[in-house]
Amino acid sequence: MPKMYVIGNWKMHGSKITNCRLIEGILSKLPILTKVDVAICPPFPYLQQTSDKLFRRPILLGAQDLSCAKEGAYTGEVSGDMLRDLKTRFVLVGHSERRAMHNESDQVVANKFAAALEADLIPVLCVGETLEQREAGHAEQVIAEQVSAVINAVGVEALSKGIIAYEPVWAIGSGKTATPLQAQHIHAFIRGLVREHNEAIGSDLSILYGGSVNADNAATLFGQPDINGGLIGGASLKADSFVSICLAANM
Ligand SMILES: O=C[C@H](O)COP(=O)(O)O
Repeated sequence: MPKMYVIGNWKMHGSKITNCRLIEGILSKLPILTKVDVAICPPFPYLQQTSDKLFRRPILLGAQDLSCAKEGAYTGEVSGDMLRDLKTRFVLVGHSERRAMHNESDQVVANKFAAALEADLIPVLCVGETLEQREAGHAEQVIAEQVSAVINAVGVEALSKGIIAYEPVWAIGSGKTATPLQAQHIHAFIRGLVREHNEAIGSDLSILYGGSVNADNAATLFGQPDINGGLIGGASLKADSFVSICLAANM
């Protein structure tokens, strides 16, 4: 049975003062959840602050990216070992904003997935199609290529140590959430693809949905059989909405 997760991706938002308020707000409102693991991914400069504030609290720490390399002359890069050093547990790889703005190819994303596992982090592999690709009828093909690149690079056993997040690019930050049926269709497609490699791994893999999830639509999305929680952007920046989404995943 796939595990449920709610992961907040703060993207490039926050400051020491606002992070402090947000984390304290979430911690004060979030009850102990039995069915879902919750994590937040602040920007790199605030990982230490967030790590300190989450120490022995029921929210895990994530990061938004990592380097393919382990160590060396890579100016501006952050390694998986450095993230682990700060008690990070999850790391996003292949978010569409990085694929688009930093030209991250499927191969680079696969290398980052491998680097995350090597550092004992849980990679959250983000996949999803653009509106143009969807309208051209290529959504499944694009997603199959993104998932297969990782399976080909690391193997399906290694994929099972991570999480997949389906984020249709057209739904990110747009307020246009995929309908529960649209999301479920792609989630079932991804699960089927992984099942072709290994039935048990496909059945157990957690597949999160991301793209304009909010307190109002979370429960319906998470109620779909192949949606195992969410990767939350804008709604993770407000304690009330983030906590409501976590509660919806715990139902
Ligand atoms: O990583 C999070 C996703 O990009 C979703 O962002 P959003 O909830 O603001 O649409």
